[in-house]
Amino acid sequence: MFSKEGKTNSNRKRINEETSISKNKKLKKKTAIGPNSENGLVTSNISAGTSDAIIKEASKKKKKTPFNDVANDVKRSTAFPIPTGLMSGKASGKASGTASEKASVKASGASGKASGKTVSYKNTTIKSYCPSSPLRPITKSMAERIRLRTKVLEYKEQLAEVRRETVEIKEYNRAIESRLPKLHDELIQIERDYEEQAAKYDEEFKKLNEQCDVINEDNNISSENIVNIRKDLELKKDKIIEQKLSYESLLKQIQENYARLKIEEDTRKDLHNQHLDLKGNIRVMCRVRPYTDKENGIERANLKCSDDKRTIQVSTKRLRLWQMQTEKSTYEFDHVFDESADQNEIYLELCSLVQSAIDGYNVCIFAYGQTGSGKTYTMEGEVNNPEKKGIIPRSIDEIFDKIKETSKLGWDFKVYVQYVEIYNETIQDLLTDEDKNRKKSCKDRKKSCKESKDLCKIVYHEDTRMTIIENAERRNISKKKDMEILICKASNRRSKSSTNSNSVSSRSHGVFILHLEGENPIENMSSRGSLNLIDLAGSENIDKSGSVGDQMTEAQSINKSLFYLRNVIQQIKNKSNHVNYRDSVLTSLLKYSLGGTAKVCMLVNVSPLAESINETKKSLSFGQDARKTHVGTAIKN
Ligand SMILES: Nc1ncnc2c1ncn2[C@@H]1O[C@H](COP(=O)(O)OP(=O)(O)OP(=O)(O)O)[C@@H](O)[C@H]1O
Repeated sequence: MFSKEGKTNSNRKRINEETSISKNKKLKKKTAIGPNSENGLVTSNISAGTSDAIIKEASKKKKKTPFNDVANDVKRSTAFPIPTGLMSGKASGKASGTASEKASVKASGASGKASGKTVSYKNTTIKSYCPSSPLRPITKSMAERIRLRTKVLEYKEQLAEVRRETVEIKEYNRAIESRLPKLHDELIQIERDYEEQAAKYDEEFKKLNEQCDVINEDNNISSENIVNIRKDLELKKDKIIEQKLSYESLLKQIQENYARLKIEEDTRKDLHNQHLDLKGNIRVMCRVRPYTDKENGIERANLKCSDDKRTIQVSTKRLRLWQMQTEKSTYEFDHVFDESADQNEIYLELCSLVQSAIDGYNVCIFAYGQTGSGKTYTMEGEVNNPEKKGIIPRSIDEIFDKIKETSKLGWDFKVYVQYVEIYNETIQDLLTDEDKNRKKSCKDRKKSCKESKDLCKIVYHEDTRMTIIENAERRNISKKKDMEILICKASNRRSKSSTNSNSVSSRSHGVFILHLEGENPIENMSSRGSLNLIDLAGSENIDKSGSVGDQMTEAQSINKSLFYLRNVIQQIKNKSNHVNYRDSVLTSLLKYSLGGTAKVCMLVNVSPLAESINETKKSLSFGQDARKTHVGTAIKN
């Protein structure tokens, strides 16, 4: 922004400055050529010729100036020739020489030999000679005339200078005057612009003021709101702190209750196990496998697990007397795991049995169920996936951990492993790298097994009540990792094929045996325990599965061995005088596990599909029966 007055003033200033600069220039000029005489004598460098010209000019114009008379006098006085020594020695009589020379007005003769009369004028001594006659000294009046003449010349020159200056000033004034209208117009335009801008700014300022008022008002409202919100927040914060405190105390109570419950639950389990041990019954648990991705859209069976996880109810619809009726059957087990149960949950229920094997018992855990019901998943799972690994790898982990712990108490354990499959009533070693017994054709396999001298045989050790398979590798493993590698290899060697019910169906019973032999020289004690983990082949409805050829033979063999297993269990349950263990390889292998002093646990796996409901019911019914079977009180080896 600028002020109107300021602009006008600046213009004026500019003009004044220009004027003063020009004046100064002129003054300087004037000073340079002005009189500079010490004694009132002329100190000018204007030549005598120039002064003559000026005089001529003045007389031409015939203007009477104050200096005219004097000039005439001078003219008159200079009518006679001026000696060359006085006037720079030129015959024309023109005045020359420096101002200082003139100031001293030294008159000298042509020869310089004759000395004239000395004239003093204002402290200046002039040796004067008469101009007409060099030998005649200058008179006082002549000297005075010369001085006057010089002065007149000076005045004339000054006058001419003043005139020139006057002309210049006039020209300058004219120039300024000619610029004045333009400057005036500019000034008017500037004034106009200024007014316009000022009006605009006024308006904007007004608007901004209005906006400021609105913002101020808003701010007042917002700050009020903020204060209220803060108050609210403070209240809420207090409430939250209160609630937090009460939650914390509640949480503490819950944790205490949970810890108490856990102790009670553990005690209950221990008591239950002791009770079962004393009773000598087979422990039976049931697991319902979840739906797999491939089964989306397939009808579900109506299976309901009780809250106490002890029973499972199966509801089916049947047409009776022209009416659809719902039949409900309930089966009781030691524990029921619904679809949501994960691998860890299952293992936790069984880990006490693994501990028993370390403690010197023969333990047998086997998975029973129709094909595709989740037996292999339960027993093996995904060996290298910590969350999905099954009972076999978890047991191995625990056994090696426990062995490490007991070593601190002086125990030294050796772990021997055998892994075989019972395929079509023959035992195949899964640990051996030799493939001599593993033939593709079912018939060839049977034949080669019978012919082989290295046929795996079951040998009973009466003293330790242990079963050992002869001609099958028995490896001593000392590292967890080695065991995992072994299981993976063995699992891949198992006979598998794709059926209607399972894309990877085990066509054999897989038997994993761990012999745990411990010595404690400090306490002079020893322990012999075994852990038999069996993944039975699945019972199969041959009509439904559509198995033919080798698969049908396998299914028949599997069903037959499962039938003998059920038979043996029935005989034990009925306390028959004779139990037909030798009817099948499977029952022969399980002799000491089922009919003796072992701790036995059967896991009944069932499918969640409605199409498998009849097999599910059969499995559940067999499991329930087996639970009532008294196999004898377990004895520590
Ligand atoms: N608890 C589970 N969680 C997730 N998937 C499961 C579970 N149980 C079983 N499955 C899946 O169901 C399918 C069948 O399971 P699995 O092979 O273990 O059955 P099986 O009873 O061993 O069958 P078969 O007797 O034919 O060998 C597999 O794809 C398996 O991964």
